[in-house]
Amino acid sequence: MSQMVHHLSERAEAWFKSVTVSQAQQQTQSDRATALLSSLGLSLKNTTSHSPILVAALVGIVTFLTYLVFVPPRNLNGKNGVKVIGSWPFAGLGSREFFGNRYTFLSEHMTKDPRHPLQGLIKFNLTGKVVYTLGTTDVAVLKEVALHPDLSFSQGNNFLFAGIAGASQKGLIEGEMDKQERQEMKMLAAAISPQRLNSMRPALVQDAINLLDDWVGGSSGQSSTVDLQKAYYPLIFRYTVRLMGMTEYATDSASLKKLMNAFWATQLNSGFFTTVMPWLPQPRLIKRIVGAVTLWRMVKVTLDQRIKKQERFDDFAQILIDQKQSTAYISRFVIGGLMAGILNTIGTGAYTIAFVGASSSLQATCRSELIAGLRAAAAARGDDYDDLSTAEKLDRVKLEEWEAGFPTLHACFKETIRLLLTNSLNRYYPGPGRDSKGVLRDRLKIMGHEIEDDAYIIIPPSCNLHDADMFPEPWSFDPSRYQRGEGANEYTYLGWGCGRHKCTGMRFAKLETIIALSTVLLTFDIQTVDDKGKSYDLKSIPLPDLSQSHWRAPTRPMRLQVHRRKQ
Ligand code: HEM
Repeated sequence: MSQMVHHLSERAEAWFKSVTVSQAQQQTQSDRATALLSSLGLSLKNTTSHSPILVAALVGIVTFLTYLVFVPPRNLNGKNGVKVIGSWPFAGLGSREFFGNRYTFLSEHMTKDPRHPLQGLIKFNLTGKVVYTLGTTDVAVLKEVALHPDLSFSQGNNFLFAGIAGASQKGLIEGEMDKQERQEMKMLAAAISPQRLNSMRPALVQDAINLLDDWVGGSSGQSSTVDLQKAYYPLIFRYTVRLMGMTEYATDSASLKKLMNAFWATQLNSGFFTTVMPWLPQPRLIKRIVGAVTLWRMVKVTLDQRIKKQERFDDFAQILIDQKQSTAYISRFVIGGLMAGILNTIGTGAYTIAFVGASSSLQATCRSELIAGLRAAAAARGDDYDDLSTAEKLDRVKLEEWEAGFPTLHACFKETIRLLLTNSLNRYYPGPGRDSKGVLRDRLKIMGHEIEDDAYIIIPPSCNLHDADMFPEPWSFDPSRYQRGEGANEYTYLGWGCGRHKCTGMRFAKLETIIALSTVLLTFDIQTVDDKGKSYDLKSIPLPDLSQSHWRAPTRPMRLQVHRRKQ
């Protein structure tokens, strides 16, 4: 995501299907059409030879499209006591704002109290599928949904992220759905193992140093003003390409840029119509398809060449090649990993730097904590800190030291995620499954309401992250709140998800963000300003549009002034 995210190769595969032809989606909609045509006494068979039949078929198609656009699904009703959000006049298409303007859409239809946004349970239509949105800070309710064995993460994302409606999976035996989902996650866990993260540290530090030099026009450059979204995102893209294992791109800026442009063409051209009607010709879809095909071809061709030339690199793709996985499989895995790894990390990392740059006292605290921590780590290794280069100061710090130390830096990142994370946890409910003994489980109930088969359920983490009872003064950036015990566990701080699908990439996301922030703080004095150079403070700094979960552009111009520090 990110959103997202994040069932890797399945999700990438699903997404690729969605930008070409979504057969499952067509299935759902053609089922509705077939039912409708047969109710009119029409059949699409034999329409080519007889013109009356052709006319009837055309009438049928027009009727179908009318039905699709104007008629809501039958199960969109309030029988189970859940508030229904209609979408008149396009009741058949459903709530398009869910994709274009999600935060505002949910805020308008859930609680109106700004101290407790997004609380409650509502249901609405998305092209014939019923979607429930659950917002709660009640740990018991969250736990029940987050740990429920019948809810599918991959099917939820297939539709709500990639646009492919789930085939009904009624009758699954306990663990079956989870087993399918877990298989790919194991691969990702290997890509993000502590050994790999530890071995990546020098490259992460060097990438950050090179990027910061570029910001000021080279290693002797002194100062500059940068647009963080444009200047910082390429670093995270490069990091994630390194993680997912394409050294060829991570080490070549020109081809990395091409890969990045193709990636953004797929992400920035997604919306309601491209996601839930990927068969409808539309300009953004064409851009998306071109991006997807370019991305796919670049990764696959590079892998094919690596194998053909018998080249070897120390990266994760190599591990998969050595396991004799197909290049199509590895490509899906790499691309799925890019999506999962980039979308949430770019904006939150860039904004962490922006928040620190908006407060001179916070910046001073972060920097002195950083230098004290680096000195202590150097002393523990027997290094003389003052003799080390910037790269050595940073890349000799072990993963465990980065994770256990630097509490203010970590708290700043945590607090940024709390403010910015506005995408949702997506699930699909096929209906009750069976336990390991074959016994049918009870129907899923949420807050006492029975959920029907073939429904989607989402939880927006902001229902908890922006709630004033959970996080007093929720719109203030206050990293010290965690010392006071706020958001102490996964159900009281939903930033990394909770239950069965808690973020697999969390350690990597923290490591890369803290390394990038530390490199900035060692290299530059920073100040967050507007486009006229006027300083922002923590109260005036503009947040991004919370309905925008991809690029996260600030709602007013925001820049970072950087001045090289004397070493
Ligand atoms: C600031 C950065 C990040 C944030 C805030 C974040 C947040 C989340 C959240 C909220 C979930 C739960 C989704 C759900 O339950 O539906 C999740 C799951 C996931 N995330 Fe992240 N994520 C971040 C970075 C990453 C990175 C860097 C990777 C990989 C390189 C990654 C990979 C995944 C995967 C694979 C899952 C699904 C886990 C599963 O199904 O068991 N994430 N993430």
